[in-house]
Amino acid sequence: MEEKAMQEILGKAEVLIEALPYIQRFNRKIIVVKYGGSAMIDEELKRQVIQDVTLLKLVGFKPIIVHGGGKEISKWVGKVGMEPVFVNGLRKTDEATMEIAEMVLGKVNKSLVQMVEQLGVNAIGISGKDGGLLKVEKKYSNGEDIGFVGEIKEVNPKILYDLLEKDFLPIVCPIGLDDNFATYNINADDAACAIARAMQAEKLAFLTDIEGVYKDPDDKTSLISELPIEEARELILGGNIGGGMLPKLNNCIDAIENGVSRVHILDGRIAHCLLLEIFTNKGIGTAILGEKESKYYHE
Ligand SMILES: Nc1ncnc2c1ncn2[C@@H]1O[C@H](COP(=O)(O)OP(=O)(O)O)[C@@H](O)[C@H]1O
Ligand SMILES: CC(=O)N[C@@H](CCC(=O)OP(=O)(O)O)C(=O)O
Repeated sequence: MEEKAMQEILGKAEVLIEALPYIQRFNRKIIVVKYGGSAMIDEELKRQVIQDVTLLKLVGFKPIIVHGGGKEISKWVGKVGMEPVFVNGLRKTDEATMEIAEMVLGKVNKSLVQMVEQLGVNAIGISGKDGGLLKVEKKYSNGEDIGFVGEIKEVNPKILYDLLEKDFLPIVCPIGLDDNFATYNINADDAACAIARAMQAEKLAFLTDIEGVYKDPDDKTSLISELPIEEARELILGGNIGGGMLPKLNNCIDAIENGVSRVHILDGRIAHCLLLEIFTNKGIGTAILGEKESKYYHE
């Protein structure tokens, strides 16, 4: 064999060996992946995310996908001649919007199931309505009525444990029921965080549209690769975090404080970002660290 070809093959072996400690660490551990943003719109990125999660399943992890679909919902709201309205990052959800959101999220859910099935892994798509998974109460935004938006008050993860036990890959869309069994729209980050907490997941990864958390949102060189929660709180108080990153980072803090071991914000626009984060010792995006964790988490 030519020297160059030999080096190439050895390089591949090295990549697999580098993955070994991570495969051991996460064996049979629950990993919740929040999938949303641009990585959902671009078909090639979508295929790669699904490949990554399927691979995690096949090497012995227990991944759960919690997906959004905000951009797709807005597209369909527009198609019926309505205007999408957001209040502090949450969609104002009247009855008609709720109906569209549920239809669109259901369609997105089954398309993800289909893609996982195509790769030879059994997936089950459910919403928070199934098995009493997500119980909500009506959420207000600073006192403003924003319609059928749900605040999660209880998670019953039995259905997810049962699916994992039977070796299915669960795929969850963020819709829930209140005590009167009315349907509510839930922010997908909130749903992912609540599920990761309830199941004491080993890892919660948010795939989003940006590299990670910036110290200064206007300075693209200020990406933070490791962010202890106390510093995250300071950034929030200092007004450095805005838009959809604010609820996301609050969810990260909440997850770490409530028993999720590792929380990451990853750039869903990077091909195979999940695999790169989990299986290499470089680490990409922003890792949110608990108070006792080493600052040098990736070493
Ligand atoms: N300090 C910051 N670091 C990173 N992103 C920020 C920051 N402040 C505000 N943002 C905004 O938050 C957005 C991410 O939230 P969002 O668009 O809701 O993500 P998703 O749709 O994936 O849930 C970024 O695209 C960015 O515009
Ligand atoms: C209440 C609320 O805002 N619900 C979201 C649910 C989908 C979502 O969160 O999608 P992304 O993660 O892709 O943004 C919405 O209607 O857009």
